[in-house]
Amino acid sequence: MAVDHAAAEVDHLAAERAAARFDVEAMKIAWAGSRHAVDVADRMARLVASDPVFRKDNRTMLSRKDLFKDTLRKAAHAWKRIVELRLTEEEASLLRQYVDQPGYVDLHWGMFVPAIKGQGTEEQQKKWLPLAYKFQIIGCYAQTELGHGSNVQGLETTATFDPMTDEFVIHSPTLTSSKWWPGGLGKASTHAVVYARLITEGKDYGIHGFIVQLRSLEDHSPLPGVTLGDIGGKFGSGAYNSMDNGVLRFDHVRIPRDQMLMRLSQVTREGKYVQSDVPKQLLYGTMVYVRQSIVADASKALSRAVCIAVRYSAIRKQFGSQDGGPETQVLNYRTQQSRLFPLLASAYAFRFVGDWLNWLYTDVTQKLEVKDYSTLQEAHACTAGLKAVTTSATADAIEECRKLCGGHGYLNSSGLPELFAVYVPACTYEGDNVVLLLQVARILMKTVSQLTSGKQPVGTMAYMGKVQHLMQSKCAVKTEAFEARALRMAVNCAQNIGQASNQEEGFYERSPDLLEAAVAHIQLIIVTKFIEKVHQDIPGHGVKEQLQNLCNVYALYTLHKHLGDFLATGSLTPKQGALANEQLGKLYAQVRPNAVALVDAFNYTDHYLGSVLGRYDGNVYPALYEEAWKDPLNETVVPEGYHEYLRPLLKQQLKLSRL
Ligand SMILES: Cc1cc2nc3c(=O)[nH]c(=O)nc-3n(C[C@H](O)[C@H](O)[C@H](O)COP(=O)(O)OP(=O)(O)OC[C@H]3O[C@@H](n4cnc5c(N)ncnc54)[C@H](O)[C@@H]3O)c2cc1C
Repeated sequence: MAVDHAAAEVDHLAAERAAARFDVEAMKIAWAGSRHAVDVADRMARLVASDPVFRKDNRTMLSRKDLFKDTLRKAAHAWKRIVELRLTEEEASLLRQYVDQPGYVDLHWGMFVPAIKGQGTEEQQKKWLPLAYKFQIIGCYAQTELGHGSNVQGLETTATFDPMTDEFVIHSPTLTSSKWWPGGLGKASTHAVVYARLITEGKDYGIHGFIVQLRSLEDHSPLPGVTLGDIGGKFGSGAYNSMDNGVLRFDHVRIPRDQMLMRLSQVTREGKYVQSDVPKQLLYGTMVYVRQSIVADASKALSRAVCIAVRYSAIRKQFGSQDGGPETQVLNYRTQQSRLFPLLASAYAFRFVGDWLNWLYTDVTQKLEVKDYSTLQEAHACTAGLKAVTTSATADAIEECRKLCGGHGYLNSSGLPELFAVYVPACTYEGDNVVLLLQVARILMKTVSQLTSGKQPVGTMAYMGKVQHLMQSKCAVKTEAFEARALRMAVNCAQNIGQASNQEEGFYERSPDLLEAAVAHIQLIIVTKFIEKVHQDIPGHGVKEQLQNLCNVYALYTLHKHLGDFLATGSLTPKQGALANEQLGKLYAQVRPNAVALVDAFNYTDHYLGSVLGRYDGNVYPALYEEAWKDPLNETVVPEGYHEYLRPLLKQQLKLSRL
């Protein structure tokens, strides 16, 4: 169906862009982190957008088989381009991001390679990493089983050492021990890091990682004793169905002893289990790395959804005219602003806390190298907590953006259903968010219990050292109120647990409150890092002011949403709560003229956004109209099935009917 493209040359959002009170180019730098980061991301995004192989507008209409084949094709083409253009690691990873289709490569680079780097000895790294880097093997990360995920210690797969042959025997003793979920396992991977119970000399030493070959490198068929396949279709159309999450069973599969990942512990030729002098906490380093990348992804997904919703809200008009004059842009409705602008502010907040986590990861890594483990536990707690809070907020926010786009938001062509379906499992993988927050709560309780012994908390927990002051003071509406709320919630929990007959029972009983205390602590971190960001020197006309506004929106909105906590802990008075809400309304009015420019600063191509509602030029209606005709249902005017099912119905004799 032809559509008049002349209109598409007009920028329907030009007036919005002209109204912005800041330098968008400078904001792009603030968002991306540097001029270099803007340039390289821009180059990679355009490279992907201009290549027909990376087309994705038909993805939700493909069958599962075709979608999977399309994913293989894109991954192979991306690799070809990476090699041909001699892209750097940074460029290659951005290119993969902009291809924007979940696939085995995500797990290969994101989990398999880091697991070997983190848990393999130098020799093992020398042997396996070059193979992985050149894609001579494809790896996945096989931890979760049908019967156990969160409780890693409950995994059932066994790796029993056989001293006669110097091998481990990998076995799945029960149905529930089948590996279940690993991405890339179902159809693509040749190898896996498999987590199994290590048994040697008749003793179970708990869960350890092993490199196991699964498929032939000649014809890709499963090796003897290996049963594997895909676990089936998942939520949504397109979306995560491009990924071959897999099932895997072992029937006494033998691997050489040196394929146990031996950095932290080894099994000797004689079968002795030996702990190395490398501390176990090193494992936390890998987790910090993986989770910081999940926080960075949260800001990407959230900013995409917000970009779509803001641009469309500026185009969409409803009501407001009694006499046939122009209707009101829905972006001007106060309710639309109060739902959308906090999400815009959250996108920026998560971006900056993600940058900080990236710094933290580097800091932790450097400290580990000189055997300084002092901040590791705290770093682990805040990455786990930030993963949980940012992914949950992002999943909710994408759905809110769908609603903010009204009916059209429900169309696949809006990009929002697929974005949502792809994104929501982030709340579950790499640690269920509730389980992670309870881990944070445990560390909070430990910190509270140590306060009286004079042990000073470090890093993001340092504020707890001000316990005397924070437990007593009346707070102004600023960071101190967030500190008082978080600390008082943690102290309340600790006191309640203290009254229980035993600590574990108390923790179990109080876990819903502990969850909220952990969230309060993490929200404090996000607010603090945003404030630290806006205190930096940020160049560009009006950029700092805009970020200051968004920071205030994030803080006051969080306060407003959790006012009950602030009041119940006496961290704020009801009057202060009401004033904060007043202030929030005024801030929204300041964000309004800048909203479109603030999402332009994300610098997303139309290809990456993948949304007719979020198009840069705002030419939404012709695009929606055109998109509808591409649906396979419209390939024929009269639908298939008419002759079998519609015509006989329509032509039935009235006498057969009792109506
Ligand atoms: C899309 C996707 C991709 C994945 N990719 C991989 C992969 O590549 N490799 C891999 O090994 N795994 C992978 N997984 C598995 C994933 O890591 C697990 O699903 C995840 O860790 C959650 O574990 P679970 O499924 O056992 O959930 P469960 O722990 O069974 O969760 C069920 C419910 O119980 C609650 N719960 C559990 N324990 C507690 C507790 N102690 N206290 C209070 N509540 C609790 C949870 O909050 C949740 O509400 C993937 C999963 C998904 C969805």
